[in-house]
Amino acid sequence: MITDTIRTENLTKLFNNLKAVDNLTLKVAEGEIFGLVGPDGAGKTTVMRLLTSIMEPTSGAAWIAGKHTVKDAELIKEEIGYMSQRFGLYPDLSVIENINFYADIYSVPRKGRKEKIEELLEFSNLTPFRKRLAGNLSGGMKQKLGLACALIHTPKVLFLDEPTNGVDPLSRRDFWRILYQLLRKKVTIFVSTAYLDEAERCTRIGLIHKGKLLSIGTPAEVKKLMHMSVIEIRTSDSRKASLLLREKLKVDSVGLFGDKIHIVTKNPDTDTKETEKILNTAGVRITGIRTIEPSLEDVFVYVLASQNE
Ligand SMILES: Nc1ncnc2c1ncn2[C@@H]1O[C@H](COP(=O)(O)OP(=O)(O)OP(=O)(O)O)[C@@H](O)[C@H]1O
Repeated sequence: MITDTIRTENLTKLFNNLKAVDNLTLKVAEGEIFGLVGPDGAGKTTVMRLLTSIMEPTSGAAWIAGKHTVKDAELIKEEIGYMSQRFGLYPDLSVIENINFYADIYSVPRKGRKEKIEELLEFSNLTPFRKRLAGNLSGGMKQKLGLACALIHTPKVLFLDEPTNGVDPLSRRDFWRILYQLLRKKVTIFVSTAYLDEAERCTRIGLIHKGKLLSIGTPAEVKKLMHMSVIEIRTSDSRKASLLLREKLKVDSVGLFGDKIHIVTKNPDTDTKETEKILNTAGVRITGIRTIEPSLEDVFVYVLASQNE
């Protein structure tokens, strides 16, 4: 029988009256990289804590590799690696000493440990820095060391809570290249992120807001769920133009992305004409206008805006 590596059923966590996680039901299959995507305070960390048996749910249940997160909590700890947002690295210990420290915590047998550490150093491109103190590593290298530590006991499921938060784009790309290598080894990855370019790299994503799962599917499926088009406009004054369009155009959302304005609409033809009229009348020069496929960012701005109404 094939069991889902991660399964939750109506998982709910209350903090007093606040529903941090609200009836979450989802499945993640072996070898998937599932992204939990949402803004700050959406409930991502709480979901991670529930799935890693650190916290018990108020109601509902979750299973990791068929094991119940409350009843089988001890067994689950052997199956998973967890890199939390405040993953503890010891700044006064070297790279290799940090990994060894986690090997002790996870009771990794002495026999074969050296080889495992070498493999992880190689895998995370940290071999040349093995003797460097963790406190002297760059942000991106610290994250990679955190990942190596979380992998020392060869877990089947890896939980990563916003692993690349505040890390530069090049290091983020490097980090994701490492995650893909793990997928090839059949590790299942559950990652939370607020970066939408990272969400695009997941096999499936779940959009979470105020503890609720708003949509779930491949990034392409989630984009299609919107059933909307996006008009992209470039103008001589994007701030003025976006304010004007927000005021005068009756559409679902007007967003500013750098120097481009994105209008989410069901009627791209009519709204393109209307946009041209509004901006021409106000003396704002249009340098480009076209209808494009919505990006994940468009979907997010749209879905979150409609939730806050
Ligand atoms: N131990 C706690 N006690 C009370 N409230 C909590 C606790 N942990 C989280 N919360 C609240 O639950 C909600 C969800 O928080 P959570 O940390 O899970 O969100 P998040 O999506 O991970 O956000 P962030 O990325 O900012 O950590 C927030 O409103 C938060 O204030």
